Amino acid sequence: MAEARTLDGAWLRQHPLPQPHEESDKNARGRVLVVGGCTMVPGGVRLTAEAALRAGAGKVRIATVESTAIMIGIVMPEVAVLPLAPDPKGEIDATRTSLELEVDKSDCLVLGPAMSCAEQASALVGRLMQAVDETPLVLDAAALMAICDHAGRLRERRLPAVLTPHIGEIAALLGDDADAIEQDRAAAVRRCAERFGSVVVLKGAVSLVAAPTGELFSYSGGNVGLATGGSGDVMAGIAAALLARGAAPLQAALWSVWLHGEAGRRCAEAIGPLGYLASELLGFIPRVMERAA
Ligand SMILES: NC(=O)C1=CN([C@@H]2O[C@H](COP(=O)(O)OP(=O)(O)OC[C@H]3O[C@@H](n4cnc5c(N)ncnc54)[C@H](OP(=O)(O)O)[C@@H]3O)[C@@H](O)[C@H]2O)[C@@H](O)CC1
Ligand SMILES: Nc1ncnc2c1ncn2[C@@H]1O[C@H](COP(=O)(O)OP(=O)(O)O)[C@@H](O)[C@H]1O
Repeated sequence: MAEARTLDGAWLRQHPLPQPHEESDKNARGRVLVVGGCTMVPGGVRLTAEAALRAGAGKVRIATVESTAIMIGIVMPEVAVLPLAPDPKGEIDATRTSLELEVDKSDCLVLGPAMSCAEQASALVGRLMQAVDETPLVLDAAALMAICDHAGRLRERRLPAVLTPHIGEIAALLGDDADAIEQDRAAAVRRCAERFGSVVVLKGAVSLVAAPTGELFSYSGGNVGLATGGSGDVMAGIAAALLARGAAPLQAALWSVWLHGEAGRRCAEAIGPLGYLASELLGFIPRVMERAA
């Protein structure tokens, strides 16, 4: 099996991100729809949404549980919120809303951040999978646990989706044991990319990114401070913004891994190597992105 290529500045420079025209309005700069959250983790979608804005998306909307949507709209005046009717468990009810209409008005959908209920994630994924054939897609957290039955549909997509599992999530996706996967992470991420016809980012101290074509990259430029609650939500938002701006799926995945890691390095320098918050990554994204462009 071929070695992983190290993700470095040379690759990034050879694959520059699409830039908006100076005349672009907010719609032309890319519209992201974040679907996620739950009553126990109401703020995770805010991290994803703000990361998308910081990574250059022009317009971001959040669809989340009704009971927390208003609060998020107040603390985050830059986004529109779509309250989704609650079910008795206080999670998103996939059966009573018109999410498909919102998907039609989006250049990228990110599904799953900060969702905790597998049943609800499964219902939403089942429903939205019909609506997102053409829409760039990032699947994260609970949404990943819900796609095992949709591998065929994901493989048929014209544009591969981007999946962002950590070790536990990829174990669930492959129906394998996390310890066994640790023995050969490269083989696992490649198998996952092939099975789901998607670009897969296996997150960790060394992140591995595999494309369905078999390409494999590794990145180890972050730091352990990134192992903190909400950090993955930030990366999912960056990837979504880059897709909405017109980046190809593998390009968006690799740039998001790198921008997230670089923002972590800036946080470590400015705040300290341990104890910076996922939300503190956000403010560094624009400058890191500018320097890399
Ligand atoms: N909870 C919070 O404080 C915050 C959560 N937020 C957001 O909520 C979402 C869920 O995050 P989370 O932290 O609730 O679940 P997470 O650990 O991803 O587990 C998911 C599954 O993976 C499994 N699994 C995990 N690691 C494993 C391993 N090494 N080896 C094997 N298995 C492993 C794990 O198994 P378990 O540990 O339950 O046995 C479980 O089944 C996410 O978007 C996050 O950013 C933030 O927005 C704010 C703060
Ligand atoms: N030891 C580490 N060194 C560098 N980066 C790490 C380390 N541990 C985790 N990360 C990165 O931090 C992020 C954690 O994401 P995730 O596990 O989804 O967290 P959460 O679910 O809390 O958002 C990933 O991008 C991962 O690559």
